[in-house]
Amino acid sequence: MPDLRLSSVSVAYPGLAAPVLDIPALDIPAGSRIAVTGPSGSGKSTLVNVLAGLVLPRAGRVVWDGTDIAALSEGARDRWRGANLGLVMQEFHLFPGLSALDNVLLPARLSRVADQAMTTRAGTLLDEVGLSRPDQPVETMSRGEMQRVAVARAVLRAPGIIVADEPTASLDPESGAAIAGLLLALAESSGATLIVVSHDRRLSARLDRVLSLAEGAILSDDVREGASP
Ligand SMILES: Nc1ncnc2c1ncn2[C@@H]1O[C@H](COP(=O)(O)OP(=O)(O)OP(=O)(O)O)[C@@H](O)[C@H]1O
Repeated sequence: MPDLRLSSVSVAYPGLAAPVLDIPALDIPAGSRIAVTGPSGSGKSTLVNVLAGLVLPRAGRVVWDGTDIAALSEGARDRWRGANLGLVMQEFHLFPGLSALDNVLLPARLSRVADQAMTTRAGTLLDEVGLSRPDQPVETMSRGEMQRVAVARAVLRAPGIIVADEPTASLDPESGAAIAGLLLALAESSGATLIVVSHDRRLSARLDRVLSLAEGAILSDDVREGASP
């Protein structure tokens, strides 16, 4: 399972004087379960996009298990992401016209790694996230249902890293707690590193470490007593 080490990471956008993210150093040992919190605009999504290789820092290193993903070619970064990362983004990036099941399987099919066992697992995951109609086209689903499809898709290949940006935002408290529990259980069973952006205090209370951002910087980094490193 991969360790993460960020060093001297800075993200800036044209026209903005200050960087939107400025992280001198951050280590996340493999298997950590970490919440990222902070007010709107503090850089949470930028941080997870950098960790996922979707946004490149203007300076610094983003090293997962010895590989600086910021230095990879775009194709190599895409392959690294497919093999290692389960992503649940704020926009779910589901494909209209395809069923829930086909959406869950699509990335694995595009990477030519989908087999019968994976199809069976996709059905089981949809059941676990509380969706009983795997054949339902995603464009007919509520936002909360789409969010659950996105979670099932992210964890299909049992990735070593799960990154979720507000994975419970569209859900009622009960469904949110169920999805949080599922993410935690899946991360625990596979030993995956789990990084969750959330305003949901009940969700961050279930994680081992809470990183708070403010204005693109780390304001506090609290490891809970008794949490494994
Ligand atoms: N493509 C972009 N171009 C210019 N500025 C950007 C871009 N993307 C993000 N920003 C700015 O970067 C800052 C951090 O944004 P980010 O989305 O990371 O915050 P956040 O903490 O995730 O906020 P929220 O909780 O509202 O989702 C914001 O000030 C935002 O306006």
